[in-house]
Formats: sequence, C-alpha cells, structure tokens
Amino acid sequence: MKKIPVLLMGCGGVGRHLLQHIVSCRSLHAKMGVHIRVIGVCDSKSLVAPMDVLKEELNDELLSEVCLIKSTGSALSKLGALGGYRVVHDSELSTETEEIAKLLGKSTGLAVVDCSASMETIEILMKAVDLGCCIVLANKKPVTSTLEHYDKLALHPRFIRHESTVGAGLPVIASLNRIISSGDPVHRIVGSLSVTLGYVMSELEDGKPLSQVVQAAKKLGYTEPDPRDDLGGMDVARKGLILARLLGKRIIMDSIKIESLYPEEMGPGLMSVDDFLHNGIVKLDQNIEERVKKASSKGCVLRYVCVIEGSSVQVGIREVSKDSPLGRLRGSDNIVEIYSRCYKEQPLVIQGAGAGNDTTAAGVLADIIDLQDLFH
Ligand SMILES: NC(=O)C1=CN([C@@H]2O[C@H](COP(=O)(O)OP(=O)(O)OC[C@H]3O[C@@H](n4cnc5c(N)ncnc54)[C@H](OP(=O)(O)O)[C@@H]3O)[C@@H](O)[C@H]2O)C=CC1
Ligand SMILES: N[C@@H](CC=O)C(=O)O
Repeated sequence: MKKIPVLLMGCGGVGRHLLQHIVSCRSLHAKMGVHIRVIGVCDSKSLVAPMDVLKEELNDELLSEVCLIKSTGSALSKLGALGGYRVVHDSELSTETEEIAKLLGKSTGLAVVDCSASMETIEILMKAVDLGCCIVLANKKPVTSTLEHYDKLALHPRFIRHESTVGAGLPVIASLNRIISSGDPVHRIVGSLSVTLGYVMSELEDGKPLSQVVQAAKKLGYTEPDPRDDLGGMDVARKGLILARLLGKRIIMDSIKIESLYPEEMGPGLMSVDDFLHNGIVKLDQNIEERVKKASSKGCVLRYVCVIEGSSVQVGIREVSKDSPLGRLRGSDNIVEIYSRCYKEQPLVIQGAGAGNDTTAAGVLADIIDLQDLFH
C-alpha cells in the first residue's frame, strides 16, 4: 500500500470537509492501493500530531473529533482526552512543523496541505519546499504573493498542486497546464471566477438587495472569511494572477486593475466584518440596484469578469448580453473560456460549481491523490 503522509494547515470549512472526505474514502483509496496518513492538523494556534510521526498517524476517530471541535468554533487545544497524540501551541508551532517536515520530507515524502486563508503559512511552505515536501493549496495567498515566493513554490512543478485555488473542484489549472505543455499558445482567458460575485449578480437580477444576497452567500460557504475579499475583487484578482502566472507572465498583484463593489471607508482596516455586514453593506444596495436596472434596459446583465490578455489582467463589472454564456450563468457556477491557437474561434469552456466547502475539499483531495507517484 502506498502511503501519503499529510500535514493539514487550516481546519475551517474546507479543512474539515477534507478530513471528512479522507475518512469516508478509506475503502475507495484502499482499492486504489493508497492510504492517506494524516500526521498533523493545525489551526491558527495549535498543532495536533501523533507521538511519533514516523510510525503513527492521527486515527479516524480522532480526525472526526477534530472536525466536531472545530465545527463548534472551538480551538484545537480544546480536544478531549482520546489520547495517543500531542498538542503543540503558539511559539512552538512553526518549529514543530519544520521538525516534522525535516523528519518526513525527504525520507518518506510529506504533503503539506494549506487550507487556511492566511499569509502566515508562506514561511512554513517555503521551508517545506526546501525540505523536499510536496505542497497542496486551497489557500491562494502563497501563490499570489511576491514573485520570489512564487518562483520558489513553483520550482518543482510536480511537487506543487493548487487546483482548488481557481474554480475549487473544477479542472481549470489542469486543463490550462495541458494546453501549455502541448505548446498551444493561450491568447486570452475570460471568466466569471467568483462564485460569490456570480451568485450575487444573478440574484440581483431577481430584484433582491445586495446586502441580503451577500449574507446568503456567506451562509452557503461561498465567501471568503471576510466577504470583502470577494466584493472588493481581490479574490478574483488572485485567481486571475494565478492563471496569468501559469501562462508565464511575470506580474504582481499591484499591476492588476481591480474594481471594488465597496468604498475605501468600508475597508477592513476601518470596519469590522460584522459591522460591514450589518450596517455598511445596506448603504450599497441602491447604487447597485440602479446599475442592474440600467443594464437590463439594454438587454444586458451585470457580471464580475476577469480578462487575461497579453500582459494585462483586469477584473471588474461588465454589462454582458443576457443571452451570452456569461449572461446565462446562474447560482454557484464559474465559467472560464480559454482561447488559444487550437481553441481559436470556439474557446475551451470549463463550467460548473466553483466554490463550496465540499467541492473545494474534493479538489484538494484529488490533488493529494495525484501526488501518489512521488511517494514510496
Ligand atoms: N470555501 C470555498 O468555496 C473555497 C475556499 N478556498 C480557499 O480555502 C481556504 C480555506 O477557506 P475556509 O475553510 O472557508 O476558511 P476558514 O476561515 O473557515 O478556515 C481557515 C482555517 O485556517 C486556520 N488558520 C488561520 N491561520 C492559520 C495558520 N497560520 N496556520 C494554520 N492554520 C491557520 C483557521 O484557524 P482557526 O480555526 O484557529 O481560526 C481556520 O481553521 C481559503 O484560503 C479560501 O480562499 C478556495 C476555493 C474555494
Ligand atoms: N470566495 C470564493 C471561494 C472560492 O475561491 C468565491 O466566491 O469564488
């Protein structure tokens, strides 16, 4: 049986679903001759690991307990007394993670899986790469950081998987990589890459207020932990940057033109998430309602679109025909159109659910399984 040791950073909606998928796929994976050995789970403050990461793993009972604890909003450190594991806190967290990566990285292989939404994991990921580990990301921040960070993470392309960073479970990156490696030059990518904004725009068409629709999107698990990451266009810009960098474009976030749906005075430094959701966003209802009506009078709908062409990436609201593929998009679907030499007149189109904890975690799991040939 091929064993894939996994260290999971981040145990929120996506991380918990990942652990649940790992447990529920045990017999499927056994038939495939693979076993995922979870040797560590971290939240923002603690790491839970077996006493001996070389020989032991966190068993399925403990993983279910971890999911239960985290779903109530408690810290990992509140884990009950099932025994057979240790909990490491705060200042020791990164040292211990590095130790684990040293022990397992080059000897048996280790997949360090980032399901956090944090910038702080970048440092650990950099070290993990140096120590021969594989990296799997749902977190977009490490691959949209500086070019220096990106170059290091992407140094061994077979050792990094981040399909879920764009389109969750959709095979956007896999498809793009196949086109790139066949030497087919990609000229243009156009897409609706945000489930939150896709959902918001299609619900606005039905006359619902922005404030109500954003609350619903948050409850459905579509938004980032801070929905302003979605509404400000930053989440789409990150996805655009990831795709552009895959195409070999040496660009940074600052060079992307981003249209925000909220004004600067409602930004994260000036308003808490709760205040924004309960008091700030209602002030935006009227303006967007007027834009929707104006577009409708021309037979159009509003869509938040990402366009990658030449060395430019632009993200913002566009009026598109109701009858176009973008205009027909509903609910939680993303759509990505890739134009290349082979897909010149008719683009390659990838469409389907582009977010949600279940789908995103499924994408992460498929990435982990895809690493199996790199492990003993
Ligand atoms: N939901 C979706 O549809 C999609 C999500 N993604 C990405 O998946 C990631 C996870 O999203 P989601 O699960 O919704 O986020 P959550 O906010 O629900 O969970 C984030 C988790 O990360 C933990 N965390 C924070 N900082 C650190 C750190 N430094 N080290 C380790 N763990 C840390 C948090 O700990 P604590 O519990 O202590 O706060 C929490 O457990 C995000 O980057 C998101 O962009 C990508 C595609 C789709
Ligand atoms: N918040 C994101 C989730 C996936 O990346 C979105 O709305 O698309």
